[in-house]
Amino acid sequence: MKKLDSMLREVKVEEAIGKVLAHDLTQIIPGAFKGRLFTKGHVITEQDIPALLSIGKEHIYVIAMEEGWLHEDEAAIRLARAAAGANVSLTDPHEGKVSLKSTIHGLVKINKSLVDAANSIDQVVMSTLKSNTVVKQGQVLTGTRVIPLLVEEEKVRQVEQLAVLPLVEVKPFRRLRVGLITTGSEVYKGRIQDKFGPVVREKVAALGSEVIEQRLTPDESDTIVNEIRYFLEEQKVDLILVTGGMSVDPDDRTPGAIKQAGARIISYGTPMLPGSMLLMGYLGEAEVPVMGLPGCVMHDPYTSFDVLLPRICAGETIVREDITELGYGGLYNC
Ligand SMILES: Nc1nc2c(c(=O)[nH]1)N[C@H]1C(S)=C(S)[C@@H](COP(=O)(O)OP(=O)(O)OC[C@H]3O[C@@H](n4cnc5c(N)ncnc54)[C@H](O)[C@@H]3O)O[C@H]1N2
Ligand code: MOO
Repeated sequence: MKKLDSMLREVKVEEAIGKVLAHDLTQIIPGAFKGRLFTKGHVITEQDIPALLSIGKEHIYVIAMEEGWLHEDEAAIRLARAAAGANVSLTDPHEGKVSLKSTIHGLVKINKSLVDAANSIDQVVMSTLKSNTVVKQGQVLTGTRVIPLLVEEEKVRQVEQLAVLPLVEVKPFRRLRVGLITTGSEVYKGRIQDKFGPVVREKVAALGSEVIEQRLTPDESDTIVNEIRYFLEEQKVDLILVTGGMSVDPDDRTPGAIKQAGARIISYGTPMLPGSMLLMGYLGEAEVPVMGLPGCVMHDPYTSFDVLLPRICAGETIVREDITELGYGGLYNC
């Protein structure tokens, strides 16, 4: 406040255009209205002059912006511009805050170390979603602001300089053709009705991809391997999903069959609950992603499958570290 006080100037309202109002101004119309006509920080325009005169203000206090200082709105705009990458739009400032919004349905990527570096600068605020969140078109991804009404331009410049890469961007989803193999002799022989197919189809469709075909197999390794080869070699799908048979019973053949089909296994098992029995791998020269989906995917709304599928649909390759990181904060339901 000390700095702000030293920048106060009294000016005639006609000379206040483009200047920053130093305090709230109240309007009282007896019996009809009492409230703020203008708030502190408002930048006075020509249109404001009659209103100011009508409440009896011929002189007002404005902030004489010194060289090297920025109004909060301008600071917020510059922070937002520095942060924004592909498929991100900016709102106008509102009460000192600018929002970054997604222009598409996609996967948001936040550069955490650069966002941390920005927020380590005193009075800078960059509040983001978590990386790899699925976002809708128009969804707010990040809010930027500074804490005081006026801020040293140098702080904003530091953020602009550190933003060598986008801090916030959105990756579009690709349209993948997905092959679905449902294992389980009880399903294959018609003893129970398949509940996996509809759930997986819906999750895939929600990300703009399509299950092109579902094939049922009994709990037999060779049959599962043949179905994997069918999707890989004949259908040339972009992703293969194999459901059921993922745990430790003698009849659980799925992980063994995926290995037998020649997959490069990234991980069998994830440290997320639910979804701990998921398998992630890649098949063939084309490195087609293959996933073994455990029973919980059928009934739990959010499992390791729901974390990894959007990333695969956005064209990312899953590595072992991505699996390791699922454990921290990955306890949802067990
Ligand atoms: N001893 C252990 N048991 C289990 C473990 C473990 O680590 N050690 N993990 C548990 C976890 S976690 C999960 S998840 C499940 C994994 O189950 P599976 O993927 O092996 O599923 P299945 O055994 O094949 O089936 C379980 C259950 O769901 C029914 N099912 C399977 N597919 C379908 C389908 N397409 N439609 C309808 N219903 C289906 C199946 O008949 C079984 O009743 O394992 C835990 N156990
Ligand atoms: O794969 Mo189970 O994975 O945690 O319910």
